[in-house]
Amino acid sequence: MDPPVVIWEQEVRSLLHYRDLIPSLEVALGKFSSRDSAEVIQPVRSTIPLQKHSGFMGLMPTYMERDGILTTKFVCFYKRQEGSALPAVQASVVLLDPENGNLKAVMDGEVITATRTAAVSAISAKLLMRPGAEVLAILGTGKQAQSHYTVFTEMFSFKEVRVWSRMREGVERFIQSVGGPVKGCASVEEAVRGADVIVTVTGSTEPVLYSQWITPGAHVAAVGACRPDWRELDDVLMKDAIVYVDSREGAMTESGDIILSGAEVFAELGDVINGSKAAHRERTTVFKSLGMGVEDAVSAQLVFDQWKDKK
Ligand SMILES: NC(=O)C1=CN([C@@H]2O[C@H](COP(=O)(O)OP(=O)(O)OC[C@H]3O[C@@H](n4cnc5c(N)ncnc54)[C@H](O)[C@@H]3O)[C@@H](O)[C@H]2O)C=CC1
Ligand SMILES: O=C([O-])C1=[NH+]CCC1
Repeated sequence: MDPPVVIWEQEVRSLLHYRDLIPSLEVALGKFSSRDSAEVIQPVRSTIPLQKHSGFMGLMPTYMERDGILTTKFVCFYKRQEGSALPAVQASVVLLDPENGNLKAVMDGEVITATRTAAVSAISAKLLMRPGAEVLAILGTGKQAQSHYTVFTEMFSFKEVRVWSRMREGVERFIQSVGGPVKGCASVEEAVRGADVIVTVTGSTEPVLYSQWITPGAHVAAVGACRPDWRELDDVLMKDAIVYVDSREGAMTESGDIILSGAEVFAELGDVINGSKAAHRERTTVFKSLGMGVEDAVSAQLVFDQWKDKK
């Protein structure tokens, strides 16, 4: 058996491309929602608190029998003070051979996490935003904001992209770093008024996005607030919108926006992909993302396959 390889940040970045990842993720989301254990076995993330450090470690094992993919991601995520130089999310992915259980690769999981999360949000927008969407608003200016800017501007032709952060410097840094057109906004309201698609990628634990500012028919990809007592969206928005999730079980266990608002989950993205639930593009829609192991699994397999081809 070959010894395991280590594939780290820059190399993962050079091997993982949205053009390959998005179709693989669409197939994987559909397989997950079919609840066929020969396709995907993926329990809800098991999470332990790192109380002393205001953080959590999540363990995300996944087995895709038909695809021969066995992985686990270890992800640590923290409630950071705004402006902290420490990363909010750190992750590693291990890829194993399901036949023997031997380790094939250890990979940097930060690039995988940033890339696959943005790709899944883009899939939600592709399925749920109204036709002719022109304005994208991004709330937050960290790692996820960057990856979401990249994939949303690659996949769609927005006429205007707006960004907001509570910290002015965050907005300025973001504008400098993305190398494309983007308008900095001084308030959430300014960023989201009239926006067709809104991405929330903040470290907030309280609502930042309120229904009263949103144009009916907008699509919201809500990516932060991944704990049962954390929020990004207000109750009215959660109750009025048609709510889609990545995993129903995950949402009922981990999403404060769903649990605390009492909002009803209409469907998983995979149900829409499989054609078993409708895409209500004409209504205000929320995609509540929590992140799934199956997304990391297909990403890691793509990275490993590309790495082998280049060897
Ligand atoms: N759904 C998913 O699959 C994933 C979700 N996440 C979550 O996405 C969020 C963003 O992650 P990263 O971009 O990696 O973090 P980051 O630390 O790089 O960026 C966080 C952004 O939120 C802002 N922020 C922090 N506290 C805030 C507050 N109280 N109110 C408003 N803005 C605030 C910061 O200024 C920064 O712009 C986090 O909540 C993280 O846990 C991260 C990875 C995957
Ligand atoms: O899926 C994921 O990797 C995460 N979800 C919340 C924080 C990290």
